[in-house]
Amino acid sequence: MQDSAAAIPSSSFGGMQARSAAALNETARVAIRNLDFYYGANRALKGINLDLPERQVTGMIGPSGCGKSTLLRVLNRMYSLYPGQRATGEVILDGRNIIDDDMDVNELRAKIGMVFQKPTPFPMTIHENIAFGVRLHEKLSRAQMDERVEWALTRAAIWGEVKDRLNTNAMGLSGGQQQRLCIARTIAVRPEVILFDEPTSALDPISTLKIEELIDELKQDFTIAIVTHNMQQAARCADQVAFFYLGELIEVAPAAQLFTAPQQPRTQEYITGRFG
Ligand SMILES: Nc1ncnc2c1ncn2[C@@H]1O[C@H](COP(=O)(O)OP(=O)(O)OP(=O)(O)O)[C@@H](O)[C@H]1O
Repeated sequence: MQDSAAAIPSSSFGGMQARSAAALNETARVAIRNLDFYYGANRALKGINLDLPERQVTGMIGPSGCGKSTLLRVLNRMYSLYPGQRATGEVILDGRNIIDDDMDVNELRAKIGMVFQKPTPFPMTIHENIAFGVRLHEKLSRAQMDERVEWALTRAAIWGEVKDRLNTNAMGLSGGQQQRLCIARTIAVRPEVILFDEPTSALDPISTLKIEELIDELKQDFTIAIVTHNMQQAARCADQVAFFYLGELIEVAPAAQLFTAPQQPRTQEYITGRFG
């Protein structure tokens, strides 16, 4: 069931308390221009133009099937594995169009990390869960790796809970801890951008709150996009919110504006629960 934005108190706009609307015009870390995406003949994204402002959280909302997850899959080139799926247009990161064929996908994934809906730790130790991905991109000494592991787990607000059991299997952690471990794993390679695809939908309210607080912390260092079905979560976490419908970006605005004074009738209908 969709929750209605009408129920969101104005004090809930977490992202906007920290940053003014004007600040949203800061540098775009990722600039998406005229992006189309096709699953075979099905055009799932239509002419998307959207900036992900540096060190801010962009919330992506919209009814099921509107293309939110597809957009995240484009941003880290997940679709490249599937013949018949293709993107056209531009997604500019550090001056490069990342959907160009000659973009090195491994290099890209070190720059744009992804956290999935369901926590997906590897069936190995907590330490190895973090070290594994780092080793793919960097050669570190043992001491440097230990330092990196501690840094990532600390940034993901789970170090205190796991520091005495780094060599135990990560599958023994709770769901919420597993998700924070996955966030640590993503952070450990020091990406520029982190994509969250409904990161709390499998978690209880307390674990959800911890992840939301963590996202708020992480935006000091990373540019963040979060897909969520929970509009209150978007209001709490996001600086700007993008509303998608049937593969189109209908409206993007500072969170407080989008939820209280949307410019487009379809956004208004969606956030007041009249469809979706
Ligand atoms: N693997 C696929 N093959 C063909 N079509 C797909 C595939 N995955 C998604 N689609 C289609 O692309 C469109 C966008 O789907 P997408 O999963 O991006 O939506 P979404 O907004 O993330 O939905 P939800 O909120 O339910 O996760 C839908 O029409 C969907 O049916």
